[in-house]
Amino acid sequence: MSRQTLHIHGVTRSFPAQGKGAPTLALRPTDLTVAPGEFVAILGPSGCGKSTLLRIVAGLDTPSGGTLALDATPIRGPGAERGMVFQSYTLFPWLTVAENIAYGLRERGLPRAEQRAIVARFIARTGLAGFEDHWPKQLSGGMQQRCALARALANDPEILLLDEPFGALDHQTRELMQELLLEIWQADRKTVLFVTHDIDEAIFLASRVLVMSARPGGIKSEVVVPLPYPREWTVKTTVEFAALKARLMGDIREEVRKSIG
Ligand SMILES: Nc1ncnc2c1ncn2[C@@H]1O[C@H](COP(=O)(O)OP(=O)(O)OP(=O)(O)O)[C@@H](O)[C@H]1O
Repeated sequence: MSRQTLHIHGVTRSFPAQGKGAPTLALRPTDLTVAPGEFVAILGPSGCGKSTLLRIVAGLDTPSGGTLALDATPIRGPGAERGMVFQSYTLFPWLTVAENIAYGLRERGLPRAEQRAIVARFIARTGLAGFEDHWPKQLSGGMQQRCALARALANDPEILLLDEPFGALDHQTRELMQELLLEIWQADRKTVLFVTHDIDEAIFLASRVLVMSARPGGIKSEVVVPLPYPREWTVKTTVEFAALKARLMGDIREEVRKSIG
């Protein structure tokens, strides 16, 4: 069960100039607090700094200013308590499905029997039974992302950082993946930060949706999603869902327009 609160204070990120160009201010001072067990979706126009923010929380990038902490412990690099899943398929091609899922467990030196038990549990939870010995290239896109999710979850992180994890999938597969993730989150209630371009996906999954402004990005607005859990796909057809969608669409359209000048 997640226990630590994520504190982001005044975090900024500026990328150095390339050649004669000016430096890119990707993220203006950003404050965000995420309580244990929250599911926070982040929406915003392309290039507004969503991935930058997520990578900083993951410890894969360093902020130019500001501080991040889990409770009182500063975040200064990657850590096992934060698991990340990216949009593009990032499985190790030289490892089988089971070996990919076991990767972090093996790195941490868990006994083989324990590794096998954990892998079996996440194979079952992500519907990959029968594919344990397949290579990533033998899997469909949806299966590869299920494996990436299983690999992240197997390490039992407190916080899951998901950067458009379903962005490359077809519509039907994407909807099934949303339901799978929701089912897992409803059972485990891990803290989730989820970057997406898809407003329906954000509302369906999240307990809170943040909208980022056009670059330099910052948090422009936030909407607490009052739809009760457990949620079924049919919630997407409700009046409440449509009202939330209309509000978020208004906010995002304004930012997209700014971002394309
Ligand atoms: N390593 C880097 N070096 C230079 N500029 C970068 C780097 N990474 C990101 N940027 C710039 O920072 C800005 C924010 O990028 P980021 O990838 O965080 O946006 P995003 O909101 O995730 O975009 P998208 O929705 O298109 O994935 C962009 O202008 C991008 O060009």
